[in-house]
Amino acid sequence: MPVLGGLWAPDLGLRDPGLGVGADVTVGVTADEGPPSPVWGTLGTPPVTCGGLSLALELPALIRQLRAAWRARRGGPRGPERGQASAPAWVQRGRVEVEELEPNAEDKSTQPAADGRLARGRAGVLLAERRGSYPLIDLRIFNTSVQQGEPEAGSRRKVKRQLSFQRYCHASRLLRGQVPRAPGSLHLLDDNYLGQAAHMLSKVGTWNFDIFLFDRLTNGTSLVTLMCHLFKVYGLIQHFQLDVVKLHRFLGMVQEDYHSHNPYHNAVHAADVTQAMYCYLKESKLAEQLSPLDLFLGLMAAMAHDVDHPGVNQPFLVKTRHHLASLYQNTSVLESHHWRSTVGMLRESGLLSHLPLSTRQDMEQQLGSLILATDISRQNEFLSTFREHLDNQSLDLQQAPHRHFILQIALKCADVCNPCRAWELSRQWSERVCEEFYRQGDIEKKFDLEVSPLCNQQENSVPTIQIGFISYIVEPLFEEWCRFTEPSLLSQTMMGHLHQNKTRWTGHAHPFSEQPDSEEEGGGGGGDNAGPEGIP
Ligand SMILES: Nc1ncnc2c1ncn2[C@@H]1O[C@@H]2COP(=O)(O)O[C@H]2[C@H]1O
Ligand SMILES: [Zn+2]
Repeated sequence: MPVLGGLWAPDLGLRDPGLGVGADVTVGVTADEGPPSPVWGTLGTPPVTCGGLSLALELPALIRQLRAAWRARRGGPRGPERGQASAPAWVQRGRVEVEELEPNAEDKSTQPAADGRLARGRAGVLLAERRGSYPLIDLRIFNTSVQQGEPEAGSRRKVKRQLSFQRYCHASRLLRGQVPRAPGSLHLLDDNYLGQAAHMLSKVGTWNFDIFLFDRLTNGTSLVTLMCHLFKVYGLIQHFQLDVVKLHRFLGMVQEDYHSHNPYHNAVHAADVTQAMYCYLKESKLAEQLSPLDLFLGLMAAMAHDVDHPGVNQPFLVKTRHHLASLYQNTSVLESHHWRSTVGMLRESGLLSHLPLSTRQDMEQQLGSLILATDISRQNEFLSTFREHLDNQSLDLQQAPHRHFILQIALKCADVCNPCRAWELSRQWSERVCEEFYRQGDIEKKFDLEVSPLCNQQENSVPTIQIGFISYIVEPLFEEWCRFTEPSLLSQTMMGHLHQNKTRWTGHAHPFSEQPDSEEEGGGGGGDNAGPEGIP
C-alpha cells in the first residue's frame, strides 16, 4: 500500500503540470445540472432516460433534420404537401424511420456532386448529400481521390464530415441490430457486411479477434461500434444513466480525432487496445472485483489513450519546439495531450454533465492517471511496483486504489500487446508501427534533424526493432501479468504467441540461421497451437 500510495497521488500532480483538473473543471459545467447518479452503487439502477431520446430514434431524427434542410434549400413542395412543415422535428420520427428505408425517394434533385462534396443551404445549414453507394464507400480510395483532385482544405473538411455522417448512420443501424431489408435500400453486400460484423461482435472477447477485418466490415467505425457494444454488454448506459445521443456524440468525436493517415496510431489501434482491455477485464482474477466505474474508466481510457496522436513521438515534438511540448513542459507530452483532449470532448459532449461535479472531477482524474500510465518511458516505474506487489502478495482488489493500479497495468499491457497476437495480426501491427517510425525519420532527414532511434529505415529493420521491443518491453511486462493471472488460459496463449513471434522475427533478422518459418514448426511449446488449445 505505501508503494501504491506513492504512485497514485503524486502521479497526477507530477504528470499534469500546471493543468490540474481541479483548476479548470468548472469551465462550461455547472454543479447543479441534474440529479446525482448512482455511480458507486450496484448495477441494478433505473432504466436509461436518454434525455428524452432513445438510440432507435436518434438516427431518424438526424435524417429528418437534414431532409428539412434540403427542402428549405429547394423551396420544394414536398414538405408542406405531407403536412410536416409545421410539425415539431422530433414528432415526425416514426414516419422518417420508414423514409430511411426508401432511399432517393424524394431527393433526386439533390444528387451529390460526383466527388461527394457537401453544400450549404439557405440558412447556412450544412447539407450532407448522399452518394450512390450510401452508406458503404471505400474511404481509403475516396480519401485518395479527394486529395489528388481537390486539395482545398475546406472541401476536405466537408467531405470528412459527410463521411463521418455516413459512417455514423452505418454504425447506428448495426448497433440497433437493424439489417435493412427493403429492396434497393442497400446493396446486398452491405447486409452481408453487417451480418458478419454482428457475428464478430458475438466473439469480441476472444484473443484472435481480427480488428482489421472488423474495421472493414464496420466501414471504419470499429472504435465506436466496439465501445457501444461493450457499454451494452456491461450495462454501463443504464448504470450511469447516460444519454445515448451524448454518448454517440462523444464516441464519434474521439474516433474522428484519431488520424486515419497514421499507419499505427489511428482509431484501429485504439479499437485493438480496447478489445484487448476487454479481454483483460474479463480475466477471472479481475472480473469479479471490478465495479461499474472501473469498467467504464478502463474502456474509456483504452479508447481515448492515443487520441489526436500526431504520428511522431515526444522527442520529435521537443526538438521541433512544438507547442504541445512547451504546454506540457516536455513531460508525458503526448499522453497529457490525449488526456486533456479526452476531457475536452467529455465536456463538449456533455456526456457526464448529469453527474455531480465531484464525481466528474474524480472520473477525469482517474482517466488521466490511466492514460498517463501508457507513457512507455515510465515502464520501469510501473514494472517494479507491480513486481513488488506480486512478490509481497500485497494487492487487495477490494481496495479501489489497488484496482486502479491494476487497471493501469492492464491498459499498459493492452497498449503493447500486439506482439502477443497471432502472427498474421501481430505482423501487421509491427509493420505499421515501423512505417510510422520511418516516416518520422524521413521528416527528420528532410529537415536536417538528428534521426531518432528506430526511425532510420536503412539502419533499423523491422525484425530487429521487433526483437528489441519484445525483449525489453513486452516480455518483462507480460511475465508479471502472467504471474498476476496465475497464469490464465489467455496469458498462456499470449505468451505462446509472443515466443513464437519473436522466433519468427529472429528468423527474419538472420535469414541464414536455422529458425523455423512455418506455423507448425515452432516446437518447444511456442507454436500457435502450443500451450492451451484453442483461444479463450
Ligand atoms: N510492435 C511494436 N514494435 C515497436 N514499438 C512498438 C510496437 N508496438 C508498440 N510500440 C511502441 O510502444 C508504444 C506504446 O505506446 P504508444 O501506443 O503511444 O506507442 C507505442 C509504440 O511507440
Ligand atoms: Zn497506444
